[in-house]
Amino acid sequence: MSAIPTISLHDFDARRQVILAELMSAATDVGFFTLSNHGIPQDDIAAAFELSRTFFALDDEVKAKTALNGKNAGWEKNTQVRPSTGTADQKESMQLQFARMEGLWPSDTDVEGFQDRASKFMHQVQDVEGKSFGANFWRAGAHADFDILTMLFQRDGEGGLEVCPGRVVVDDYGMGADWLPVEARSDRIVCNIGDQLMRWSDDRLKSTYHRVRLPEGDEPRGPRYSIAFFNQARGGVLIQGPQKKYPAITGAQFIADALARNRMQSAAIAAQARLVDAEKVATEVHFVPAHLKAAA
Ligand SMILES: O=C(O)CCC(=O)C(=O)O
Ligand SMILES: [Fe+2]
Repeated sequence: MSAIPTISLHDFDARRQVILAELMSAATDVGFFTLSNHGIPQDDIAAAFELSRTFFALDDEVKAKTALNGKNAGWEKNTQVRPSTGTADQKESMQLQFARMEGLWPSDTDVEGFQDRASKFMHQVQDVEGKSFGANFWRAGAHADFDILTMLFQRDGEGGLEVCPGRVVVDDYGMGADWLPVEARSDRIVCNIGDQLMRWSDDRLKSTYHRVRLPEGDEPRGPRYSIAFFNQARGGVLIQGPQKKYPAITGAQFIADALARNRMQSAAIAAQARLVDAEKVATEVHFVPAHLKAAA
């Protein structure tokens, strides 16, 4: 395989069967694909990136008012440790959800209309569905996503996302040697199958390892923004494939197990690499900031 397939959603109603066949083929062979003609206006995507830029430009103390709450919502910076590196990703993120966001929306004083603007874009997506660092630093270290389907928006030319096809079973940590670049284009939505859907399909649909590398050679050293929409199974839903290859598991238990496995693997690899601070970092990945501890 030499490229990530692109699937066009134009004339959706008339082409439903063709699109379905293309999606099945991409999801079983590669686990990654990009969507073109997806119907979200380019201006709305640009507006979402502008909102993102406005938020991340705030001082860390301001962003920390809505810090990660231990439930996958809120702001974090340099805290995500991947089992493949044992070192914190060099990035910050703002994780938004449709529910359970009490106290986690930036205020209108800090970013005018943040909640309305972000929610509008989340619904639109739902409607479709620096510096020189050492060798062990990644914008995002190699990992597979825990969810059903991830939909990722990138900006033109802000590359570095790479995919490694070839995972065999959902609990297999093996990675191949060949990494395929995913072109950074603002008019495409990058989609990848996550672990929940891999398990739900008895490993037929592939959740693949992917990573974001730092700029190399002559590539621009500026910031890279991306917006990821993680579709997870509802907490109470039972996940089991038609062939019953794996026992049934609830969506919530699947995520809890995946997070626990991630922490164990991160700590193990960090110990192995003798990165003295990394184990400490690994145990603090899902930190609860002091000001939210009382409420948690
Ligand atoms: O930064 C990116 O574009 C990808 C991040 C990613 O793979 C993730 O957060 O799961
Ligand atoms: Fe990911």
